[in-house]
Amino acid sequence: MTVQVLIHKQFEDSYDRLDGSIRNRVLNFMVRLQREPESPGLDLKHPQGAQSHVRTARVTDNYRAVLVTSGADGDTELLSLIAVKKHDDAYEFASTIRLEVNTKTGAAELYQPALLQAAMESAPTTATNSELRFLPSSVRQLDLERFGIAPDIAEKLVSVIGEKPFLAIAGALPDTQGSALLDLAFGKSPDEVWQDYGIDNVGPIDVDDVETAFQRPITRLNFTAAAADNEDELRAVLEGDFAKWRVWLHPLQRSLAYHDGWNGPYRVTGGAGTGKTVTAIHRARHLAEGLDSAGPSSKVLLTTFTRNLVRAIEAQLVELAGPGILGKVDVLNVDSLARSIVAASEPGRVLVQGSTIVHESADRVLELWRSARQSASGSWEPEFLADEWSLVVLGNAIQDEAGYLRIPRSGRSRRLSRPQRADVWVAVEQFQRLMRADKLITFTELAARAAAALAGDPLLRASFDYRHAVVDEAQDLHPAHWKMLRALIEPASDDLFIVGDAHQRIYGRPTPLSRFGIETRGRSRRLTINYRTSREILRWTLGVADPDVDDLDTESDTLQGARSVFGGPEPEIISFKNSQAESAGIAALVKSWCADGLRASDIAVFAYEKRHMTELVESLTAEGLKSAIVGPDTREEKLGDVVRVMTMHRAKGLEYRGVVLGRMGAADFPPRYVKSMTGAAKDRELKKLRSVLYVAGSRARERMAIASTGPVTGIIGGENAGG
Ligand SMILES: Nc1ncnc2c1ncn2[C@@H]1O[C@H](COP(=O)(O)OP(=O)(O)OP(=O)(O)O)[C@@H](O)[C@H]1O
Repeated sequence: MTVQVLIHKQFEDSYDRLDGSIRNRVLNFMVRLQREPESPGLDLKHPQGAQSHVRTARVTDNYRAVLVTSGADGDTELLSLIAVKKHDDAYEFASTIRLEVNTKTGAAELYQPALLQAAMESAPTTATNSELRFLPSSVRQLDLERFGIAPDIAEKLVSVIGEKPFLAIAGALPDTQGSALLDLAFGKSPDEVWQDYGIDNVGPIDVDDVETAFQRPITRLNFTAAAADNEDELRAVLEGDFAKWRVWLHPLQRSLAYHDGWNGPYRVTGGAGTGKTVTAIHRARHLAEGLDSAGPSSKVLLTTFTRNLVRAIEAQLVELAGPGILGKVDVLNVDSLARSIVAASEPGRVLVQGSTIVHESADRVLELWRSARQSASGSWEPEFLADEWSLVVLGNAIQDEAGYLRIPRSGRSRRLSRPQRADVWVAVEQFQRLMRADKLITFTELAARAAAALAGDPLLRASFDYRHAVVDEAQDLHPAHWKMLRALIEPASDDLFIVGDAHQRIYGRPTPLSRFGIETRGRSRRLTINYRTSREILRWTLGVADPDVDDLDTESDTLQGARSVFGGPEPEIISFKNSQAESAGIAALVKSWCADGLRASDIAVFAYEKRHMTELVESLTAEGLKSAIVGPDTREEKLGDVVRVMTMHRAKGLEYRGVVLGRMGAADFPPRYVKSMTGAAKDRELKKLRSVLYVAGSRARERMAIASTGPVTGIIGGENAGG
């Protein structure tokens, strides 16, 4: 008889609580269990009084493992590790757990009946002034029973009052029942949940047949193979920084990442922290594994907007799939990709080598627009011309006046007559001449050139040979990027997998994918479970998020149904008389968080404007805290154990246990340049500021503080704003 060791989802919590020396013994125990299951030293036995599936085994003289057996799969016995505890605690725990087969879904599930009973008994069912029934009225008892929740429990759940008692029951329910209940409570329809869990074709369910239940994919959402057969590999599985996301994907994340055969591009949206990047990384791995049939040199492109996130994503991909994966997946920033496509052609290489690449919002670029508009006869605002060039000309890869006169200017609010268009083109041409004379090229122009080069040269596309692209941070991509990606990846099944969140758009403009030949109708899903942020911080971020955003295509998106998987302290508001006192107050707070056990590297301080960075660092230094400013080229993950200080823009994609949003007083935020604006431009900028705040606040996992000089800015909404 051989043994396959599985790990139950809750095992990691018990492993994390063990000392280093015991952990080593646990790893050694797991290897022995796999290799020599009959060794008497393991002392594998059924403890008296426990359910028949339960076992304990010896890890050391003082520690025992608690396991469940699911019988044999052929001549292999499946043994699942549930916990490792001190000897007596292990026996006590072993007598409280039960393994059952769900009557409706067929999943093998673990739970502690006494805990469930206690949570049920203490949950109130009479509404008060402040607390109401937690489940939405649209969810009926039968909807809960459909997922195997027992009728008496379902009956109680539909009338439980208040969030805490409800979550206590959800947490004590057998595994898959608890998560299905939460999905329903936070707004998913029963059909959606059923589909997410992939429970089609369950077949007849025999509740005594645990062996068959363990073969069902739904069981493997909570019991997974250790996928390692020596101690080092096991340690990597259990102690890797990203262990949880590597192993325990939500069924919806899993079904998106591991699906085969979508008939075109797929789009995934979801608020901050809902595991979009994690899903994208799993997807890239899965697509890479299926590449063999696509030709010997075919690759997967995994691309993202923010330059300094690329290395971190690459490291996660390697952690998930091993270093060999980089032979099949290129992880690239979308602008670097544009640069290499342009440089792959002879004239392009000369252009790239001889030019400085700048952002289209750079001061020098605006200066050139001011000068270029003189050559037109109308009195065009430089900002209007800059947008027209970027969104219409580059966004449609237009090369000449005829092309510009023909193109429908979709998405532009101001109408232009034909003579007006011809006049704008005069300014555009002059601008382009001035840019060449200055040896400047913008990132967007580079992407547009890459798109045009690919469209005109099939061999260029073939030389890159990307069969699939996975696109992260899609909300910030420019139309020219989409044109380039569309031209780079030949339309085919599973060609593009796109993830993003328009609430976090802090660079681009709404860019409906379908306008760029990327049709995702009928192929899109929204992630709602927030794995990063506590419930309290999530509530705050939902208060500042812009409710009026797109779904990366032509419909609107929502954060409805967002839910976090854990709770913590409320965000704090700390206000001071002047900015020195505010800086000192922030430093004192950071110090107190360190005293509570957070490492310096677990903490970040953000402010909107660059000019505040140095003073924040100085105040941290005065408190004896080491810190570093994160700039555009900083490898953040390499900074070591220091407090991170950065602008809110720079915080995109990162996460910390504690976050301080500094300089949030009405005098500092919105910044002066926005206060001096008017009309539509100001509205647009304020919208962007909300997104920046949403991005910044949603970086916090457990603790958050909003620091201000004077009262907190009025732009912060949310229940907790203002104290
Ligand atoms: N299934 C999961 N189980 C546990 N943790 C997860 C899971 N999925 C994601 N996470 C964790 O949640 C956090 C957020 O994930 P990720 O960065 O993928 O979210 P995101 O949606 O891309 O966020 P953002 O849009 O804010 O950048 C990370 O710490 C990640 O490891």
